[in-house]
Amino acid sequence: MVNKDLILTAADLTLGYQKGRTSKNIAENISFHLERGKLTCLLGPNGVGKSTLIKTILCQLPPITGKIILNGKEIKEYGIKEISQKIAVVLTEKIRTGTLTVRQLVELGRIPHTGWLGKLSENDEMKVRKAIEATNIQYLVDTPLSELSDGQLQKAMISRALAQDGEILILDEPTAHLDLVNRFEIMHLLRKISKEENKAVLVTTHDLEIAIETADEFWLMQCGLPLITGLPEDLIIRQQLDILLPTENLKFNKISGKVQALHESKELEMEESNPLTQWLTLALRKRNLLPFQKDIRIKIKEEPFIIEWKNGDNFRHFFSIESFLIFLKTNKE
Ligand SMILES: Nc1ncnc2c1ncn2[C@@H]1O[C@H](COP(=O)(O)OP(=O)(O)OP(=O)(O)O)[C@@H](O)[C@H]1O
Repeated sequence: MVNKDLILTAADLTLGYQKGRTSKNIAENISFHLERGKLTCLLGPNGVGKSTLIKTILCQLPPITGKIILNGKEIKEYGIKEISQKIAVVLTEKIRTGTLTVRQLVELGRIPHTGWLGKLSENDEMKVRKAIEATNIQYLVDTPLSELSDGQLQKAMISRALAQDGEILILDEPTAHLDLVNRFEIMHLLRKISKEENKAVLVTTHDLEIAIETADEFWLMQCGLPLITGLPEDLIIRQQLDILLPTENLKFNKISGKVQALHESKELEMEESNPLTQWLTLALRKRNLLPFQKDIRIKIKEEPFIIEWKNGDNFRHFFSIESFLIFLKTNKE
């Protein structure tokens, strides 16, 4: 069956940098499918080659071996203008040019269609307006870029890329330097754009937890390994996120959804299971207070929050984890 949403594919690419006759290979066995309507997150440790892969997709760097196919045609057969009409990019460098306003920045997104001196047609104006609405930055249109916060600037950059109206939107670390709320907002915005505008959105990120929350597809890169692709939830269950953790001391805990040090894997034995146990376990692990002696029993109640500690006939109740820690510490000494 033909997948109509498939837009960009590659099989067995070798990525790297060529200087004269010598080539420096950065990554091998890179195969992928990028689809419309999906948010795809590219994850991997620093220096593994994520930006190199993006540059290769954008034709700024030829692959050492292999081909990238865009809409059924090898990407190097497209002209630069055609590529910029099809692929919009938001890179990590910040633009804070002079007195350029947000609206003027978004209008720059139309250059691949109008040329540098081109006047905006009604259709161009409509695309600019739609891009501003999609990113919810109407209130910022007349603000100079120099007066924006990092989160607002990132939304303006995404708006410019949307105005470009390519079928593919690529963003290199769009959440770097942003606070937690803005990181969530930007990733949810990108997810919404992929669905509502039916675009293929490819994002490089180090924000594993937010990527798990928002992505339809993961591409995992690790030195010397082929690119691993798939549904984030399947990769979690198969324990494949561990390839992002180059040291053997770290493991992805597929139950809590968090990265954990192996020596910290001791669990708290409870009389009854309770989801809040994970926070008590974390507090105890951090202070090396696990495991307990065999005859000690622990129970947690949620509303009101109570920890019950039982040693034989001896009972104690605590109303916060902190008071429980103080008790354990004093009893230890
Ligand atoms: N122009 C270049 N010439 C030669 N080697 C380069 C060049 N640019 C990057 N590299 C090397 O390619 C490797 C991959 O770099 P790249 O920037 O693609 O990694 P990355 O995964 O994007 O890292 P990060 O998460 O830190 O952004 C690094 O070893 C880097 O030194």
